[in-house]
Amino acid sequence: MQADNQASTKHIQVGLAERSYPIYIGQQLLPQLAALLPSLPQQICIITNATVAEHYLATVQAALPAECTVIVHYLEDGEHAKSLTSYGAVMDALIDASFNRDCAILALGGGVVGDLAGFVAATYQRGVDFYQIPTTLLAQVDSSVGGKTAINHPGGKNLIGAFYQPKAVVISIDCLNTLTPRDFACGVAEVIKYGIIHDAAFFAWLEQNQASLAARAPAALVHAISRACEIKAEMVAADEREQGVRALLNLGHTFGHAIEAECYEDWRHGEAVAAGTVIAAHFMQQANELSGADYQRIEQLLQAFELPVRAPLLAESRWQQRMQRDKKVQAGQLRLVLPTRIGHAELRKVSDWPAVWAAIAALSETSQ
Ligand SMILES: NC(=O)c1ccc[n+]([C@@H]2O[C@H](COP(=O)([O-])OP(=O)(O)OC[C@H]3O[C@@H](n4cnc5c(N)ncnc54)[C@H](O)[C@@H]3O)[C@@H](O)[C@H]2O)c1
Ligand SMILES: O=C(O)C(=O)C[C@@H](O)[C@H](O)[C@H](O)COP(=O)(O)O
Ligand SMILES: [Zn+2]
Repeated sequence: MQADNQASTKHIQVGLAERSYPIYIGQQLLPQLAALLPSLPQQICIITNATVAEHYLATVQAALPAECTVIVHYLEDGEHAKSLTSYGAVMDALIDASFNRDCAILALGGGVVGDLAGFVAATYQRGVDFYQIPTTLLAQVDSSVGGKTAINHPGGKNLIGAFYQPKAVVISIDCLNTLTPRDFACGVAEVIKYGIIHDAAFFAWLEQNQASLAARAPAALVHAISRACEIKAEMVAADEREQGVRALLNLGHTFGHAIEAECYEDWRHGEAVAAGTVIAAHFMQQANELSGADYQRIEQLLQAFELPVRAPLLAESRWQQRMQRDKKVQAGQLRLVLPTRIGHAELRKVSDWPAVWAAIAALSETSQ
């Protein structure tokens, strides 16, 4: 991972040998797409949704080289769009348009658009070029980087997918001006995650700069997004296919994905991750492996951004069934990402279900 702060546009490189790629972070980058992405092919499919298109599609289309053939495919807005049905519809559109193997898929939107578009790119004609233009904070700090592409199955989150890296990621922070407060907070949940698992100084910076980040001040945004992308780039470069350190990026997700799968559309991903993170922290505090002070700081920082710190009330059997579908489960055994202090977390095998259930129950909505 290298960072270049000399120009006003930051450039972080995800180091994956011949598949290395740049992340560009700055202001008003959409009009500069052609210069930032000089290798765009002749056939381009933009995957987006109506909410995002209303604000940004015309700028992106105007920025693409005039000689390109551009088709636009609209997904429905919402987590339900990460489905086999939507995936099939994009495939139909690409085939109907006679797009070849040298086409490119351009994801313009949040994590839903990016995850599905990436899976389309990974599988259309066994793989075509893919570019990420993330427009939510969550997508800018997490989902657009690292190549986890996926769609959901009624059985659970992200159960169908592939590791498939983009050719480049273009993060234009002005896109965040139109994001709702709720979706902005969802991105902050994943930003806080990086502080907990890897960088105590970054966590402290977030505590100290809550107000400017919540106000979406450009300098605070650039710092938070850049640091998040640097940490993610480093972990992905070290462990692209999640055999080791990359699993730490899953803090709170075993709980969070269970919440999302049970309550699709009511809970956003970032909200479920926030509640799941607090459960993981509580589990460790109860085991005397995380200090009460650190637990309080984690809960308070999430609350400061108006993120939920209590899980919905679900039956124990629903939790157990959903958590058993987590992709980190090995030989039927749960593996959870657990913080031992702010700045450090570990992936642990956990066989003591009653202790896990006690943490969930203590932090479910009725116990507030
Ligand atoms: N691949 C990964 O590594 C990874 C990482 C984290 C999350 N995810 C996935 O990402 C998804 C969540 O992503 P998300 O939080 O971006 O949700 P999302 O894509 O549903 O976007 C949230 C909402 O914001 C709208 N929106 C997007 N950009 C906007 C803008 N600039 N202005 C106004 N509205 C805008 C969307 O239309 C949507 O209504 C989940 O499916 C999650 O599993 C993947
Ligand atoms: O990039 C990763 O690795 C992550 O785990 C990032 C997570 O924030 C993200 O939600 C990811 O999609 C979860 O992956 P999954 O393997 O648990 O489905
Ligand atoms: Zn996530």
